[in-house]
Order: sequence, then structure tokens, then C-alpha cells
Amino acid sequence: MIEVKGLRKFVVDGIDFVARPGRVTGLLGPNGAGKSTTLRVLLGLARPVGGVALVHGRRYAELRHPLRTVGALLDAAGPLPEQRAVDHLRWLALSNAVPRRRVAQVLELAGLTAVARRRAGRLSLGMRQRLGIAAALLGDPSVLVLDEPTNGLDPDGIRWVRDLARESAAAGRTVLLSSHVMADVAATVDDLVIIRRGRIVADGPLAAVTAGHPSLEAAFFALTGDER
Ligand SMILES: Nc1ncnc2c1ncn2[C@@H]1O[C@H](COP(=O)(O)OP(=O)(O)OP(=O)(O)O)[C@@H](O)[C@H]1O
Repeated sequence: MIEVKGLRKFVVDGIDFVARPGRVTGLLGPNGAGKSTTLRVLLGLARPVGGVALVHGRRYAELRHPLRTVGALLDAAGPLPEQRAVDHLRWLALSNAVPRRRVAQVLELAGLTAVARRRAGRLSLGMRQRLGIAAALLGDPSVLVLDEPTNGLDPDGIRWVRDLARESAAAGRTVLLSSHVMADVAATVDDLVIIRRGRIVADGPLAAVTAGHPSLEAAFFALTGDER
């Protein structure tokens, strides 16, 4: 369970929402709306000016082994370019008391076994994205937070992320993801939170948010459009 209450930071101006276990929640909004800021506060990477963001009722900093509770994909969390993919994962596993054998499992899940010994700086954009998702899965967390997970992925990778999100929710996990790709979102999420200029403009089940609109894309533009 993720709870965001009265959150304020930079453009984010009093955001409240809940992402529930067993469901995939999509966080949507135009560039600069405040999605990454919200996720960075949730993951303890930024301190809010007001409000709180909680995982299972606790702030991120209060989690004992964060990786085993929240798996996160964020731009910031990547490996150093000279680090080998497998070593990045081993280091993360070690620092979070995750069994070493799990590294090979997540490399396999992410389709990275063949490039495991390649240095991160020599991986393609999509492979680096897969490595970030592998890292998120390492601790078999009950909460997944994925910021634009399909960025740079090929069609196979996009399908993998969609299936991963759906299967994780089916297994009772809480999944929160941001995306700009409406087709991915429509095929993946149960619930939607749409923000515009740091405020929530829609929050609810996908069908309820898109009701009265021909598509999610049409609903998104109607809800976030500027009067320019
Ligand atoms: N360190 C910072 N100092 C001041 N303002 C910041 C800082 N970081 C982000 N912001 C501002 O907060 C706003 C929201 O940015 P954020 O990255 O959360 O948006 P986003 O919804 O994730 O956008 P995108 O879709 O482009 O990723 C932006 O206007 C940005 O300029």
C-alpha cells in the first residue's frame, strides 16, 4: 500500500492518493506536472515541504531493508558506467541482505543473462532499463514503483513490463508506475491518478476516469489540456 497525503514539493501542491495492493496504479501527467518529484519523495530521495508519502504506513527512511519492501526504477538509481551489470546487482543484493542466488534469477527474468558481465556504460538504453527493472525486482518487494519503465524498450520489453506489472498485482503486490505512453497505460493499469501542474485532476479506476471519453488519450487531453 502506498499513501500520499497532502504532499508539497516544488510544483507539487497538495497531492493525495492511494495505490492499493493487488492493483496497478498509473501516475500520469504532462512534462513537469510533478510525477517524478512525487516518486522521489516516496523513495526518500527528496524531502517534502509538506505532507507525507508512506509505504505500508512508513516513510521510506524508516524501512529496514528498503529493497525488500519497495522495488524502484528511477533515472537516478543506475549503476556507474564502468560497473558490470552483474556486479551492480550483487552489490545491491549484499547491501540489502538479499540472497546472492537472486541475482541470476532477476538477470534471467530481465533477459540480461547473456550481457551480465558487460559494463553498464556499454549496455544499450533498453538494456540499462531492463537492468534497472531487474534491480527493482531483486528483493522480491511487495511494492513496485516504476518511473516510465517502458522508456527505450523494444516491443518484447514493453510486453514484459506489462505482464510483470499485471502478474505482480495478481500476486497481491502494489504497483505504481508513471508513463507517457497511453496505449501501455490503458493495457496495464487498474487505477489512474492524473496530475496537472502539481494537482490531481482525476483519480479512480481506469473505466471511471475514461468514462464519457472515446479513449484514455482523449480523457488525458481533456483533463490536462492548457488553455493556450
Ligand atoms: N531540484 C529542483 N529544484 C527546483 N525545481 C525542481 C527541482 N526538481 C524538479 N523541479 C521542478 O518541479 C517540476 C516537476 O518536475 P517533475 O520532474 O516532477 O515532473 P514530471 O511530471 O516527472 O515530468 P516529466 O514528465 O517531464 O518527467 C518541474 O517544473 C521542475 O522544474
